Amino acid sequence: MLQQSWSLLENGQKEGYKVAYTNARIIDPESKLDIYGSLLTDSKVIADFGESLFAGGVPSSVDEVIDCNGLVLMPGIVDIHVHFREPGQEYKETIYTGSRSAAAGGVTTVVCQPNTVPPIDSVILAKYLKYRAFETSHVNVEFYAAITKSGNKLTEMALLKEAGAVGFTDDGLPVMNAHIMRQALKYSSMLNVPIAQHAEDLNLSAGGCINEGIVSEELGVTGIPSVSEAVMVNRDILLMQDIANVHYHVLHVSSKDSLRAIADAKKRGINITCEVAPHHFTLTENDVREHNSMAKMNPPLRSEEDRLAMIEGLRSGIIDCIATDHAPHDVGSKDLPLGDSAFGIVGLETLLPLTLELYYNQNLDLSDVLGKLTYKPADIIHVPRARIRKNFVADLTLVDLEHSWEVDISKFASKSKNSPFSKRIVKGRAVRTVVSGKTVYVLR
Ligand SMILES: NC(=O)N[C@@H](CC(=O)O)C(=O)O
Ligand SMILES: [Zn+2]
Ligand SMILES: [Zn+2]
Repeated sequence: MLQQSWSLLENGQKEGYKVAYTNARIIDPESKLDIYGSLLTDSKVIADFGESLFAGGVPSSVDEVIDCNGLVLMPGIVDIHVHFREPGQEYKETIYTGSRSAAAGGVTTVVCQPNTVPPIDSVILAKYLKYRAFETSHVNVEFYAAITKSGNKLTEMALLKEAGAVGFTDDGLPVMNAHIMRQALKYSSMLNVPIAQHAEDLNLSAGGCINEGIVSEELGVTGIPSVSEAVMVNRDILLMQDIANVHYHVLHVSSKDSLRAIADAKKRGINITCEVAPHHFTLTENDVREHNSMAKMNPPLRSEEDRLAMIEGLRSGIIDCIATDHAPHDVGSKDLPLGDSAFGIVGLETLLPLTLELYYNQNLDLSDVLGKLTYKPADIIHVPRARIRKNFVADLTLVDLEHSWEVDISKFASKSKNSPFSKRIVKGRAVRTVVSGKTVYVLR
């Protein structure tokens, strides 16, 4: 029986604590490095790669030796879209439990979305979040601050960036007001941070609960047309195209029409990036028949054509990265009729195996796929992480690519268990997660 263990980041690593990782298959997606070798770290990577590193044996000055035989040593996974529900909805998740879930998934950095209760729309709340993260997190916590205060007034974006915000979003809701979105795009371009849009025209999606299509017809529920996402993406591309230095990021892209607009904008040199969640390249609206509200999220699971477009978008690079949209909900909010249940599913502890299915089953290049989880998301939020390179912070994930396992939601570290992947047989798992040289999770 495999045992999981965690340790908090806050007491950090004894200064200068040296760890040698030996016999590893080291993959650094950005440099396309893929070799068998060793690594020496303290809080940073001290010496990298090559059999020769410890040819003469591991020096006595090393405090710990981790034999990585048969395992892949990759940069720590960066998930730029999680909801940790603190402050205000701690019964669904906290930074403590969410960061345990992240560590168990091999994730070393998360970006928290600001739709907490109250939302992160002021400096005092941003500071509170950073304080709670310092006290209770197992992994690096970054955060987006809100773009608006309840949709109709811009937040103090410059002060919020100074307080640590890596970008701005009203996720959970779109910024419907085009004038406010245009202002936000202008300010963010001056602050050199992304605006991340939950792209949805609420006039088109009003009252919908799953994708408008054959299943919504069959179940007799109101649908969310995929055009509600693409209309907003197209509007925002028009708003941003004449703003210098702007960076607009599409959260949880789900429809082929959105991808077509994004591809065209990229071709025109517009600085638009996008992410896709694992459920949108793994499942479709048909899975709602079996999983009901466990397969309900916003944007909803779309058609097979949309799902295949997500896979091709990842293969072509139109989709920049993968992010979970980890959206924990308590049983009381989820175990309701489809129309009444909350939108959202957890994702941190299934992120890696579902992403690896792209390598195992869809023939995507392993290094490319791991890049969508590491340096690509890190670059979107401008944090200098997710490389295995000398002097880079030692955020590392050790992966057993051959480990087949059945998803058991009762074993999730997340406080919530709302996942449609329960009992799915998957392959690939994080067996050790390291943040700034300190092991925060081990699976033995
Ligand atoms: N994705 C979801 O279905 N729900 C998210 C909000 C969001 O990401 O839009 C949540 O906060 O629960
Ligand atoms: Zn959203
Ligand atoms: Zn979200």
